[in-house]
Amino acid sequence: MRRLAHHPLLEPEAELCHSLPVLAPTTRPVLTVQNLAKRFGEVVAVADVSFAIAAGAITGLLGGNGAGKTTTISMILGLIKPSAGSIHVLGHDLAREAWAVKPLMNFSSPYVDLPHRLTVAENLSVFARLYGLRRPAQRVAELAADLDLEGLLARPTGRLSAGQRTRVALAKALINEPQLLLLDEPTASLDPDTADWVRTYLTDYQRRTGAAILLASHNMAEVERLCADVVMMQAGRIVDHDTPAMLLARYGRDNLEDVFLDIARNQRAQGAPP
Ligand SMILES: Nc1ncnc2c1ncn2[C@@H]1O[C@H](COP(=O)(O)OP(=O)(O)OP(=O)(O)O)[C@@H](O)[C@H]1O
Repeated sequence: MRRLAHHPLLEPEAELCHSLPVLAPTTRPVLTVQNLAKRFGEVVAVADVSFAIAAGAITGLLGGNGAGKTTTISMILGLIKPSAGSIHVLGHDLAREAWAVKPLMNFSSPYVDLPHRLTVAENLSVFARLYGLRRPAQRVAELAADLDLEGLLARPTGRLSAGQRTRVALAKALINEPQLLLLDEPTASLDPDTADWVRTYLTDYQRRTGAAILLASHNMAEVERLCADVVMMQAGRIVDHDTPAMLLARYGRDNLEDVFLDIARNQRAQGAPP
């Protein structure tokens, strides 16, 4: 992977994340997705999807099974080539400058496993080196302390519980202190107390670093708590996009779960995108 000189963790004099200032949300888009589309043969997985996420904001990506969330995230990660449209991260076009974009982002998904036979420390060290960090051991130790992984570092990753694996996946996702973080079900398999702790951690991380986060979740209470705005997808298209408060008001509901059900049952609100 080519190095990106201006990423803070890649600089020789880099200060690790504890020293980064708290940043207020700004309007500077970290991620801009324009007219994104993906076809798999006859299947239109994603059609004409456009949205942006500002620095310091968390956007929820919601939709029922098969709505196109994973395909959208996979295109943003550069794992799947779009059929049409563009993706820019901090002004870099993913299609033409992937080498500049990839060090700026990271992801976690319960559906992507880390190698089972490697210990937690080995797995995190591999990713620290892949991202070209100057002080990989220091970063692994810092994340282990932050995410309460110190007792697990010497354990083979495949022998961890689902909840422990979720925390390791989160550590891997934060290893390069990404400015764009893509999270698929980040609290799946966590007990309520640990899930709550992870949500607080993510909010602190986003405030401290000014990172933009795209969060795909089926947990509506989580989305309501964390997200500044919510993109609702259905059959590959955005069917609504607004703040949680505006969505609740528009659909006349008092929780996002009911808004989600209205959308799933095609009871589109007045003023929602066509
Ligand atoms: N590789 C593929 N080949 C063919 N069709 C695909 C492929 N990947 C996804 N699809 C189809 O694209 C559509 C969107 O799938 P996607 O996985 O993006 O949905 P999702 O919103 O993530 O759903 P879920 O919540 O069930 O994970 C579905 O109809 C799916 O069957």
